[in-house]
Amino acid sequence: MVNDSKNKIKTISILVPTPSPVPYSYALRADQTAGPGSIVQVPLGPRQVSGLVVEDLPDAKPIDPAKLREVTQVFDCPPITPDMLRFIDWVAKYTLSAPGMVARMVLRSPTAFDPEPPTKGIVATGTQPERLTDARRRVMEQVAEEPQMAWTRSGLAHATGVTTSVIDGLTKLNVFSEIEIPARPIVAKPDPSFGEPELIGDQRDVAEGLAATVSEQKFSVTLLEGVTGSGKTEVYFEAIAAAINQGKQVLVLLPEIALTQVFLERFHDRFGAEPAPWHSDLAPRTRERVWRQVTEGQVQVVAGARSALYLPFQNLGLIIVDEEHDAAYKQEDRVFYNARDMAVVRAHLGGYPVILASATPSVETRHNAQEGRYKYERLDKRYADAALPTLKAIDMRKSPPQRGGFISPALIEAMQETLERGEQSLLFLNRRGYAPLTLCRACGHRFECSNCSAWLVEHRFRKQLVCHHCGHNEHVPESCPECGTFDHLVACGPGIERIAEETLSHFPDARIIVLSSDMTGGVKRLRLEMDAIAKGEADIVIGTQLVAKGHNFPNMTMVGVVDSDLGLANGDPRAAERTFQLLSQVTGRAGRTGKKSVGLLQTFQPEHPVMQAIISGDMDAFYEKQIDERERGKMPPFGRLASLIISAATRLEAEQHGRALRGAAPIAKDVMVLGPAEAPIAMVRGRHRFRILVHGDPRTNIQAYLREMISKAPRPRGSVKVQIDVDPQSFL
Ligand SMILES: Nc1ncnc2c1ncn2[C@@H]1O[C@H](COP(=O)(O)OP(=O)(O)OP(=O)(O)O)[C@@H](O)[C@H]1O
Ligand SMILES: [Zn+2]
Repeated sequence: MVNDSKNKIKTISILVPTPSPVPYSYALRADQTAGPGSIVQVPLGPRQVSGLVVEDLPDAKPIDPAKLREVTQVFDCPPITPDMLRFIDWVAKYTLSAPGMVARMVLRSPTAFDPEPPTKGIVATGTQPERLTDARRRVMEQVAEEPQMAWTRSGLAHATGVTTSVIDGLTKLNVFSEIEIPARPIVAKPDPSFGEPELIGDQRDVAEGLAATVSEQKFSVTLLEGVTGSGKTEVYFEAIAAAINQGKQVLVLLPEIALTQVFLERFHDRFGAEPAPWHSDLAPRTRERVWRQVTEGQVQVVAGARSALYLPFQNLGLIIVDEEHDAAYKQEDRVFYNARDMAVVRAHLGGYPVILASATPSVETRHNAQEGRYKYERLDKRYADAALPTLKAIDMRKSPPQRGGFISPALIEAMQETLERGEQSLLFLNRRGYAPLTLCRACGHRFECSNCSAWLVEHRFRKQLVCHHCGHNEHVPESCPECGTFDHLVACGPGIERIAEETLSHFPDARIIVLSSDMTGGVKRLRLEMDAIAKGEADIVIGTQLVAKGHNFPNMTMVGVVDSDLGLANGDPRAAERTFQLLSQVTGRAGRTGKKSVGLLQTFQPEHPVMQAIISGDMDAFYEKQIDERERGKMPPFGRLASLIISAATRLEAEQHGRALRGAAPIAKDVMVLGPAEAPIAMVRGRHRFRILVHGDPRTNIQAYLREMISKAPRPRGSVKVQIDVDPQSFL
């Protein structure tokens, strides 16, 4: 910081939400105090924005503060910790994003930057009123029970069945004095000894290992791999207990909001209090309070979606990434990052352990564990001698469904038997709606989105055709918009609504629940439905991936996968891995309480290595093969990838800029540049898209390479936008 003694103001560096690669300089008045980590409000153009004070760049030239705009306000908020500031910087450099845009993810709760105002309350002074009415007596009796207790006026009035004017009267008589009650904690303190489980066999050893790792309080990564229902959650709770005992804060990352709800309850059973939740569905008021209490260190454990990684913890000592392989950890919007990888970075910078849990780890993580770079803990058996379901493929070529149907006779028979035993079945299909394609039988017209290169998905229940990319929707017309023929529109292929219809035709008396993110009523409704299923209030559950993860349905003994080949069709290099993970997870819902159970996979390619791996249960062989393939193809972790997504209002602009970028690619012997090629989804939300793929050696500094490429290329003009995705998950 540069001091200007004459004006008694100084220059400070502040990250503001702009694409600038460096912080902006502002002037701090003499009556203001702020240093690195302080959160401030500053003018930016005509607006006022939140900013984060950072260290000055080492080579920054001193600027006369008199020439700068002044900081409007310094918030009364604990400063962001130095390791968090380093984290912001690291994420920005790794993802090639502006540091101000990364800081923006931390500063998401502007209303929490100032402390929550205390509530006004009253407390008894010990003075007795001279004259006692009935109402007053009731109040005095209540207060006598706990004379030191602070009440709100309305709280005390309510508890004693009197009006607030009775309380006010007593306050005037000096019976009560007014005080300020500090803001209530959003969650109670978790108690590590509240509901200690009796761990068995391997569970105990693994839990002890994890607790010891946590106690070391230094950076390490542990892969906790365990088959579905082996007690991974139960075991990592012991790591959390160890961290709490050391007075540390803990972050548990979960891939799905729906999972967060279930998790909160389980955590409560173990620790006697819920962790603070964090996800996009939180009420704004709750969000603010969680943010504030995390930064004040009052909240000890947070369970949340990927954005929780950017919460400003004061004293973080452990991060757990549950279902670490899950694609939902990848954010593909503004700052492209994978929360699993960034969690490892954050733990590294802060010097504490991170635990990655999964029944089906990502190939990258599995490889790191096998190579000894990560600690490796395994739970190979299900809890309570529950056996994993017996898995079988149903060859759809040999056992085809009825005309117009999608469920093979073999699967219907299994559902019938399950129903007769009074147990539950789950039919899984990862496709919302009724049918993925609608066409006109007269002229062949297909219903496509006008903004995206995607078919419109029929949602029969809502009587709509919906684009799953941009949300565009229209009414299902009565006649074909192309040829005008009536009654000739046909639905092609199944979505879960259609599977529900077919199921109902076979089992008209069964209690059927359909679960997907389309359901109205949001997270609350979902939670109620899940509870209902767990209590046995449904015979057949039909669902998308929402039901695939993390839930315990004690009476579920049959899982049928309607289309096991679905994920294998696209050109994704991770298709095999993803299908394997999803199908293992789905079938893992069956037989969790020891009943005999079965998983049936409908497939047109039962000999496919992925189907074989799942059915044989030989995970090690599957990973070995996958790792081998990755190594031969120099794919991650044996190579580095980055995508450039070029989009524009017209196809020509996008393509031209893609070519220009390609032309600016530096020559390097360990880097290969592919493209520009039109993206598989060539248009999204009215923007035409091209992709460039940069492929390098494992040791390539891919960021430096990309930076050079971008600086040499012409700046994007007009409607052209370039997005950079380092370590891409999606190639669409
Ligand atoms: N030691 C134990 N004592 C009591 N219950 C246990 C114990 N271990 C596991 N369980 C129970 O077994 C079930 C499965 O455990 P848990 O959910 O922890 O497994 P998981 O490996 O996390 O499963 P998934 O990968 O499917 O999410 C849960 O209902 C859990 O409460
Ligand atoms: Zn669309």
